[in-house]
Amino acid sequence: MHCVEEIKNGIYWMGCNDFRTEIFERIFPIPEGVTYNSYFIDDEMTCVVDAMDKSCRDEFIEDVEYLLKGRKLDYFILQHMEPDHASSAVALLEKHPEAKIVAQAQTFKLFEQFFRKPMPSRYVEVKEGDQLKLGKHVLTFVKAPMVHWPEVIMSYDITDKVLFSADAFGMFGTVGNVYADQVDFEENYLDSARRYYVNIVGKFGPQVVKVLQKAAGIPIEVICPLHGVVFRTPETIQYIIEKYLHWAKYVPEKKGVVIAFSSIYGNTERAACVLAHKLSMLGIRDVRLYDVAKIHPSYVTAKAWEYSHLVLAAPTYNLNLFLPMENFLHDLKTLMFQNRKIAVIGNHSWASAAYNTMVDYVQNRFKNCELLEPTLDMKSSLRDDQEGIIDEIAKAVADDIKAYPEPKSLL
Ligand SMILES: Cc1cc2nc3c(=O)[nH]c(=O)nc-3n(C[C@H](O)[C@H](O)[C@H](O)COP(=O)(O)O)c2cc1C
Repeated sequence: MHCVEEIKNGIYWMGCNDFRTEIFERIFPIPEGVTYNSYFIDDEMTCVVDAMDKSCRDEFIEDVEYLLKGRKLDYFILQHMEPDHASSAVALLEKHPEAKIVAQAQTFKLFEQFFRKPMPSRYVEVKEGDQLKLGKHVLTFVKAPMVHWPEVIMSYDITDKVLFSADAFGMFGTVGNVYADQVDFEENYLDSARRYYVNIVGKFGPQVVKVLQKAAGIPIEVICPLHGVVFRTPETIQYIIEKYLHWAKYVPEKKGVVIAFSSIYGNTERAACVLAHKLSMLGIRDVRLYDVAKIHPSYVTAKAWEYSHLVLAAPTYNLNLFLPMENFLHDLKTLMFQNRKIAVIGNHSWASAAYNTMVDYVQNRFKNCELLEPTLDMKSSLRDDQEGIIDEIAKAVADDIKAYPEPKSLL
């Protein structure tokens, strides 16, 4: 069996759906699975661009052998050493001892660290701008440091204007179709592409912007990422690049508010829900409520990236911020979340800590974020005579959302 498709003039997609892995990188739940893409170039010289996770090793080898049709493999390009793309590489390289390994110098070091199988006589070290001639196809290399590993290179087929973009433009989720133009991308893949970006690459916005600037200078007819669908039409390519510009520049895609809360006994939750309803009554669309103890933070961080405003509401726990909220805020900080206005509601019964910690994240630990006044530190539950404060918070958030500029294209 094989599962391959010709993308363009001897360039083939090989894709494997992984439905078995429950938690990607042992941290991100992937109820819809994930794909590992690899690419094959059939020319005077044969070439494989990246391998797959070891969970797809058999499928990967089977597809490569099908496309080789008994020929020898000349080149294997390792765009970065992350195991979800490299852990089946050794099996391929052992099967094809004649194949040269094309990568940056640092990739070879990491390859040896991970696999403890040095193969120096087979290394072809490349740097940005170097060319690899396969016959009709000529590849050049574009450095993409920290997108999202230090030694990432992307490969660009000058002949057919195909960009092999490594993990950039990838997504969670499995695929039935190969191309973005064959699916309802916005409906079925946008959320998982954003969640993948924010949590895997989100910290490295400036580095992503640099790569997008380089990409703007070259004609691109196809983008081949290592996860998810391939982009081959001008519309889908522009669409995903436009999304990446928003995500990498930390510019919200939509006006609206994410209310992230956690609650032990339900009182902070009640305040969050009352606030949500008041915002709705004030005409705010897209009021998104997330219990960060229940919804994995990777989903909520992605939603925080999408929307213009954020509200945090959480209680004190053992003289600290309740851990699910601390975890969520720690994630946001690590991912370099920035450029938002944020309202805060704390809760405590005898000694407050949650409120100050959340305010500290907004004012001191996040980059370029502003605290929306007024704020509230509840005592156990919201008294009827305190409802006015929730009204004031709702009005402040609603006014700020209404005054926020309409999102526009960044292309
Ligand atoms: C294990 C535990 C530790 C707590 N630690 C504190 C604390 O250090 N300071 C405090 O004021 N309240 C503390 N609380 C109480 C809650 O923060 C407080 O009752 C809050 O009002 C609960 O809000 P909720 O109904 O949204 O869960 C603790 C509660 C529990 C269960």
